[in-house]
Amino acid sequence: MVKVNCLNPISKVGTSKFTDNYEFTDNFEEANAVLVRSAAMHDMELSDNLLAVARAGAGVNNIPLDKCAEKGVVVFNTPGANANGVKELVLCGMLLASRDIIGGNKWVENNKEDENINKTMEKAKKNFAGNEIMGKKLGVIGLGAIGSLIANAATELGMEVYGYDPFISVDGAWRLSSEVKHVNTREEIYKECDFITVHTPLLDDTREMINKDTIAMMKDGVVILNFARDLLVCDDDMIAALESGKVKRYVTDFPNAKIAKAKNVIATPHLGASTEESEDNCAVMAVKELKDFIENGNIINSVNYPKCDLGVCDKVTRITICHKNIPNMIGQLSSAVAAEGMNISDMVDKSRGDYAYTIMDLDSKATAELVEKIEAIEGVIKVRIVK
Ligand SMILES: NC(=O)c1ccc[n+]([C@@H]2O[C@H](COP(=O)([O-])OP(=O)(O)OC[C@H]3O[C@@H](n4cnc5c(N)ncnc54)[C@H](O)[C@@H]3O)[C@@H](O)[C@H]2O)c1
Ligand SMILES: O=C(O)[C@H](O)COP(=O)(O)O
Repeated sequence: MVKVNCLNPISKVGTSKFTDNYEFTDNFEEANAVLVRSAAMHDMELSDNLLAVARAGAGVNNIPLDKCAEKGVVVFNTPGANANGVKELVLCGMLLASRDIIGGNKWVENNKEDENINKTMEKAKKNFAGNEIMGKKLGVIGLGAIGSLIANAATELGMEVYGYDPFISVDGAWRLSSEVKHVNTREEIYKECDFITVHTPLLDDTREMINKDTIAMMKDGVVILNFARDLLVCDDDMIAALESGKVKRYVTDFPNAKIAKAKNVIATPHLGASTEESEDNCAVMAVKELKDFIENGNIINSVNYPKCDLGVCDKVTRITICHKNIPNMIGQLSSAVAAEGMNISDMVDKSRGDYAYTIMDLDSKATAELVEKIEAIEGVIKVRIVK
């Protein structure tokens, strides 16, 4: 029985796809597979039972990817599965920043007992007038699953869109509307745009990319949207820019104690992916990835191990090996198999950074001796008999 632990509530549309060979446990230590959303895993002890973690979502900064890789724990995420949910909220954020919809709505709430509200509102409404987004310039930093959807949608709304992503994937580039102006530096976005939205992962080189120096390059009255991660923006610098009016509005899905009370902030409580559709999509994709890994040893959409897929095993045995990406590993693995008098009928080995992964299909049943031999090879991290 494969034991699955959910560290966050995960949509039943996904979890119901587990078959009778799987059972849920509340005990992280005994789990073979973990499903997680934003729960912080950095301080958690990883037991030897753990084979895989699937993040039902995009951002993996809550998961210790290297620590997992060192223990042979494969971490997955669900690229694009919640992108539309975030796109819609970002479009909403742009509109909320352009027109005082929130102020107007509060006014109605405060005056709801006024019998003549239908008349008094006609005088009050001048206080909530705003601007339209059509014709304005939007800069999108990070043109992945979310950024590209926003860029395309904004062109449809009549905005002039600038996109920046030095690492854009081929698929990402194909997805992008030809209306989007591709720029080669973030500075062009900072200088030109009325709205700037960030959609990169939180990495060393993106941490606090919005700070006093970059804000200084921007237009007066710029609107900044952050639906990616709080630490992409320097809080103190943002608060100063909001105070001075340099930044007209900061729309964020990641408020903290400082930002929540700052002037001209429009904040939501990390709601980007909190739609029924996104939660279902992420859960279904995460469970599919876990099942394919547990049942076939295949790795698809991992963020710490390479993509490695040998389909469904139709041979007698399948063994998988998580190992260090070092010379002569394949030679040693095949020698170990040969020494046991066995034949490899199919094999794939892929590497990613310091780590690599091998799937081997054999014509005869794997023995405990073979597993021991492979485990003894220097650089081998985890050996698993899948079939
Ligand atoms: N608010 C929410 O609920 C919510 C939901 C989903 C994702 N997110 C956040 O949004 C981020 C993006 O999600 P996604 O699904 O679009 O991911 P993605 O991996 O599809 O896209 C990220 C893009 O950022 C680009 N990038 C990386 N470093 C960059 C840099 N220095 N400058 C410019 N571009 C850079 C990558 O090339 C990639 O195209 C996630 O990492 C996550 O932190 C938030
Ligand atoms: O990175 C993500 O996918 C989002 O931040 C969503 O996080 P959540 O699943 O905790 O809502």
